[in-house]
This record gives sequence, structure tokens and C-alpha cells, in this order.
Amino acid sequence: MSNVLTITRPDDWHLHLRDGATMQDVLPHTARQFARAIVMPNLKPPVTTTAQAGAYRERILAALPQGMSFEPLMVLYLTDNTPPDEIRRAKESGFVKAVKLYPAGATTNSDAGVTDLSKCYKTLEVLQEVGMPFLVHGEVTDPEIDLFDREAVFIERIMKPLRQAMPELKVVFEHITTKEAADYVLAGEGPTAATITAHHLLFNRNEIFKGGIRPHYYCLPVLKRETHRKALVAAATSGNNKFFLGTDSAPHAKGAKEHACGCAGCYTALHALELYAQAFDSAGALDKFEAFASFNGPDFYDLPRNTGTVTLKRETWSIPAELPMGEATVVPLSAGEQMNWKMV
Ligand SMILES: NC(=O)N[C@@H](CC(=O)O)C(=O)O
Ligand SMILES: [Zn+2]
Ligand SMILES: [Zn+2]
Repeated sequence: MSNVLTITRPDDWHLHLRDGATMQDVLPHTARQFARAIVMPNLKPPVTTTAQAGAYRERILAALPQGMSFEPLMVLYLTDNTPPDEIRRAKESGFVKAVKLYPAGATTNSDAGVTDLSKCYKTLEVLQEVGMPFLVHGEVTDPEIDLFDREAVFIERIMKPLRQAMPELKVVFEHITTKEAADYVLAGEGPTAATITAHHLLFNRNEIFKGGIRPHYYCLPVLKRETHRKALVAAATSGNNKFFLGTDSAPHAKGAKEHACGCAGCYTALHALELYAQAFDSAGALDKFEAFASFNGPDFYDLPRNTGTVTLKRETWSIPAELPMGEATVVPLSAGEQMNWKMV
């Protein structure tokens, strides 16, 4: 049993940094653990143009504490009206690395999202042509569909027709939560990859209701049954290069989570590597962690792998109860619980 784990410096391929004072407080956590991150564009208002992404990127770099190195990889928020030319501008910028699909109404700040993906095919054709990844929040919003089935139904209704229409489009199925999604990615229709969060590897849906309703375990797509968690662990630890690390760390103020209508999102930027190490360790697959955390993402995005390393060691510590965030506080996932790994 190894007590020290040294890996190439990893990246986070799905992150929410927000903006302003919130960003100021959460950014150092990510920059400590990761060299780069794909920064989600679901701000209010959303980041829909290359110009807005450039300005957001500058704000992120300005918020970075002295002496820390971190590269934000920017993403455009697709709307029904994103013109094909915007994709060309994004590609030419060099700093926009992907375009994101939020089905309208599917998740936090998705109101400006896409109402019907077929309206966007002209724009997606350019995305396919320039070879930029299309990142997908994969849940249907049809109120007839049970919340727990929204991802599986999305594969049939959206993913398969999209793949048919756009055989060469690079697609990242973000934060997958089901066996159906893992199997779809494994079946390998075209250049499709997936990110997997630490919380979906560690927990099943019982966690949300253990001893009472526990809002800090509520995220979208919502945690699923144990069979699905096991399928995600199998995919992440399989060594298959289509699966890579994306925390989906999504900070919401404590009061907005502990609320009659609490927000969706788990805050994991503080201890992401430790959470993932725990999941891989429990599966006896620490030897598969480096490729998942540090190689498969850049390889899929056609970016260089990082140089330098990070080290984790086996050590017990307690996750803090809450952390300052702007005018408020944020509660990290599994606050108060013990961790067995610690980043050095
Ligand atoms: N994952 C979440 O539960 N929430 C994310 C949005 C998202 O990634 O869907 C957020 O921005 O808060
Ligand atoms: Zn999402
Ligand atoms: Zn997200």
C-alpha cells in the first residue's frame, strides 16, 4: 500500500469560478490544486461572446494571488442565436477552448440556454470544422421525464441525433452520473469523452437523505443509485482515455443552499484532489489516477500536458465547516468529515 502519490500537475476540465468577490475567494483553492481549468460561462448574464470571454479571463487573472500560476480556459455559452461567425472569432482568440450547451431550464443560470438544439446546427457545423469541443450539460428538461431519468433520456433524444448530424464534432458529455452515459461514451460513437466529478464517484443518492435532507449533497445532475456510482467508478478507473477529471465545483453561498428552495451545486475546489484520490484508492486503482487527472483531458482538447508535479500523502485531516466567500460563506462538500489523503 503506497502512502505517497506524486502525479503530473492536473487540470480541472469543468469548474465554476463565478465572478467578483466570490471568485476572489474561490480561485486560490483551484489554483493551488490545478494548473488549468475549463471555466464555465453560466454567469449572470452569461458569457456568450468572445469579447465577454476575454474580459472575464482578464478578471480571473487579476484575481489570482501573487505568485500563483493558473491558466483559465474560456468557454462560450451557446444560445439559440449564437452566430456561426462567433465560433470563428472564438477559435481565432486562442483563449476560448470550448462551447457549452445548457438546455434552457436544466440547471443554474441556464435560462438563456438553448431551447431546441437543431436551431444551432449551422453554428455547430463551424465548431466541428474548427475542431473545438462542444461541452454538454446532458439532461432533458421535459417535465414529463422523471428527474432521475433526465440524463438517460438525453442520450436518446439529443446525443444520438447530434452525433448522426455531426460525425466529427468533439463532444464532452459533462459530469456524467449514470451507467447509461458511461456505456454511451464507452461505445465510442465518434469523438465523445466525458468528465466525472468526485462527488458522483464517492456518493449515491442516499447521501442526500441520510438522517434528514442534506442540501450540500444536492447538485445537478442529481446523485443516482449505487449501481450508477459503481459504473462511474469502473469507467474512471478503467484506464480508458475518454474519461477525465472535471470537479464541477459550484460555489453557492451557505444561505442559498440551506434554504426552502436550495441551489444545486457542490463546492469541491478546496479538496478536489483529495476526494478523487479517496475514490480511486477505495477502488484499488491509484495507479490509474494520473491519466484520469492529468493526461486524458489535455489529450482530448489537443493541449499540451502539464509539466511539474503535485504530491498527495496518506494523512487524516478534517474538512472545515465553512469558508469565507465574498460577503457570505461557502460550505465545502463533506464539511466536518475526515479525509485520508492530503495534498502536500
Ligand atoms: N452542477 C450544479 O449543480 N450546478 C452548477 C451548474 C451545472 O454544472 O449544471 C452551478 O453553476 O451551480
Ligand atoms: Zn451542468
Ligand atoms: Zn457545472
